[in-house]
Amino acid sequence: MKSIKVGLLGIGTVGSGTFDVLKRNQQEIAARAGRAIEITMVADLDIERAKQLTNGEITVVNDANLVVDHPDIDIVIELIGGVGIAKTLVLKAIANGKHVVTANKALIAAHGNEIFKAAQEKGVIVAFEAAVAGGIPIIKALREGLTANRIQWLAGIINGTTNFILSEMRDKGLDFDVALKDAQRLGYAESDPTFDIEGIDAAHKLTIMASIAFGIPVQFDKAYVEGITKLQATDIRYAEQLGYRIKLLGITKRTNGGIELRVHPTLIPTTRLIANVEGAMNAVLVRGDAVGDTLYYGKGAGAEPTASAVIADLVDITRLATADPEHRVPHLAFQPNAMADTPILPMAEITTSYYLRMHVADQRGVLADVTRILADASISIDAMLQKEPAEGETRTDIIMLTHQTQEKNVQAAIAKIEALSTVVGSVTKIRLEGLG
Ligand SMILES: NC(=O)C1=CN([C@@H]2O[C@H](COP(=O)(O)OP(=O)(O)OC[C@H]3O[C@@H](n4cnc5c(N)ncnc54)[C@H](O)[C@@H]3O)[C@@H](O)[C@H]2O)C=CC1
Ligand SMILES: N[C@@H](CC=O)C(=O)O
Ligand code: NA
Repeated sequence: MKSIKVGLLGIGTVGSGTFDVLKRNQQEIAARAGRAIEITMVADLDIERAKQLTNGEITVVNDANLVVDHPDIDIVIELIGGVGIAKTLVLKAIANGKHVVTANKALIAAHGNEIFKAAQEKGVIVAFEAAVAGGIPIIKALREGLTANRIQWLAGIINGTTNFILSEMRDKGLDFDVALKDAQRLGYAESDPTFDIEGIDAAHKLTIMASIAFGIPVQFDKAYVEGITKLQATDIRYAEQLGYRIKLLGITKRTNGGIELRVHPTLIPTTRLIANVEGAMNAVLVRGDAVGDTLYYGKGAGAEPTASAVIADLVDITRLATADPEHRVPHLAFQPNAMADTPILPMAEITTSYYLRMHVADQRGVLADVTRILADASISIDAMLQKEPAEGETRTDIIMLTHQTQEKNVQAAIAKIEALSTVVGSVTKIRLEGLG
């Protein structure tokens, strides 16, 4: 049978991993796919490096259009990144009738609706397993394996760079900047690492998972995004003393009023498996009404783990390409005419628990004032830690963990607490999820 011919756009970290794994496991992959899959063209701006990486065995060009327009190419793999040229090339490949595989979560989260519509009209597949949690087959699990379920919520550590930074800071006492440089050197970080540390990359991935889980269009602009740059070592230590670990978590939840879609540092009980996911590892916990809780764990970044997902998509397309387009697995799990318009909740409307730290004057009545404000806002306290003032100090830290409440209640209470003359500076608020 004729082999499937693939054009690769961008042979950087993931592109070179894809080229190597496809070559190394060529026979086994062909045996699974039913026919050989070969990369026959590569486009990269760094043409010399691309030639070196491909050992002079295939056609290398610097203009990606030459690949996208080539009549022999069946599948285009987009591994350039970003939403500029990558979007143009993906739409052009679709218009040319080619299937597309991409690891580009920024592109899918921002322009997925337009891309899937174009693909549907043209009868081609756009596959993006590598875009969420790298090598973990979470898209396949959500879209196919859990298809019987009404998904209730999912929560994930879905950015390897930030999880690596938090682990290195906690375990080795490394500074933030040093840990970030290491993550960049190891190929985990985005080309602009602010996407990682400000939570944007995690929000891209969460947005995609929420669409598949709940059958809603991709809506990155409605996601609440908070990264790890403002996180303080003091809070990481206090959280540990209280039996929690702080992780950058992406959470999406179905509620009566709408869907929560949020990324932020989160306290998780250390007794939960997901709290112990360290380094660049990713994990996604999914609760379905029939299956209960399922947990997916693995490498979420790096050359070969991500290549594993890219190639799985190549095999899927090879197997499915001949099927009637109407009977393929839909891009976002739900049939395009069965998508829901469930609203995304504004952040003030979400419900969770909170860690609150305040720096206060060590004098009688402060605690009573704070607890009264919380009680007036219907916020009940679950646990509290009051530190002895350091030698010669007249101020101390109070840490409180609340029961579940609405974000707007906490915002209002914090404003009142900060207005107390006995409270110094601002109150630190970190959300807490029991995940039980
Ligand atoms: N690095 C990782 O662990 C993961 C990356 N991803 C995604 O995979 C994609 C690629 O990421 P990396 O491989 O890390 O990036 P990279 O920066 O290592 O590679 C990108 C490659 O594209 C080439 N390129 C840039 N503009 C081009 C153009 N106009 N035409 C042709 N080639 C061009 C560059 O020269 C470079 O070789 C991104 O969308 C990223 O978000 C997804 C999961 C994991
Ligand atoms: N920068 C990303 C790469 C994979 O998606 C990460 O750190 O997780
Ligand atoms: Na994946």
